[in-house]
Amino acid sequence: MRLRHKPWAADFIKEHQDLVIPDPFEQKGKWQQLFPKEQPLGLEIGTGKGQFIAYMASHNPDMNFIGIEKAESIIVTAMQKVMDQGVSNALLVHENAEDLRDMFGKNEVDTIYLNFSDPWPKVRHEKRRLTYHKFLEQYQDILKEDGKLILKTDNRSFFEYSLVSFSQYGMTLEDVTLDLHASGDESNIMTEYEEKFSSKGQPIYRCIATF
Ligand SMILES: C[S@@+](CC[C@H](N)C(=O)[O-])C[C@H]1O[C@@H](n2cnc3c(N)ncnc32)[C@H](O)[C@@H]1O
Repeated sequence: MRLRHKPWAADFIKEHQDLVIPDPFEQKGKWQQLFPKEQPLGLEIGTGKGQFIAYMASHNPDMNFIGIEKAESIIVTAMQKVMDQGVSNALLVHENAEDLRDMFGKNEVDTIYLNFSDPWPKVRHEKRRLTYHKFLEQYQDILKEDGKLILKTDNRSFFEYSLVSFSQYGMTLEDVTLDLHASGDESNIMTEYEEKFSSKGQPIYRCIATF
């Protein structure tokens, strides 16, 4: 994603500490206290400009959502999208998701969403892929026993790599689709990247997996 410097972004984030949680590591094990209601928690890693989390929150008022985004100039757009939806069941975190166990307690999360994660195609960057086995260990710890990991991507190589990584880790692939938009799933909420790639005619791959 192209990063445009936004000199106002740091102040904007600081002014909205009710939305972008300033001390996310302090919230480990008690995220639910920050929401009006305790209800299943969805976590999106690499939220980007926030279309997915904003719409998921407005379409699923019986869930809470947290979006993590490391880029300052991008998270501000996600903030605006969440504010435009007027929802109170979505929060954002401005951090690099390295070890999620520092931020979330055991079994604290119900669903993890990996939407169009950076594919890191070079073999020497494998460890950075969000479906590398070291990340799967973290997801397993913070997810509830029946928690789901939902991956969507346009990148066939990254998708294949991820399916192999899930299988080698011993995960169960509950649903695999090679063309999500042709599958008739009307509950699907599109992300910015999903709109961009599907408008070019590219198929969207999705896998729902459990540990
Ligand atoms: C390719 S974009 C996809 C954005 C969005 N999910 C979508 O589908 O439109 C990936 C995003 O993930 C963010 N990102 C990548 N690795 C991250 C990490 N370790 N922690 C937090 N954000 C990350 C990037 O800054 C970027 O905004």
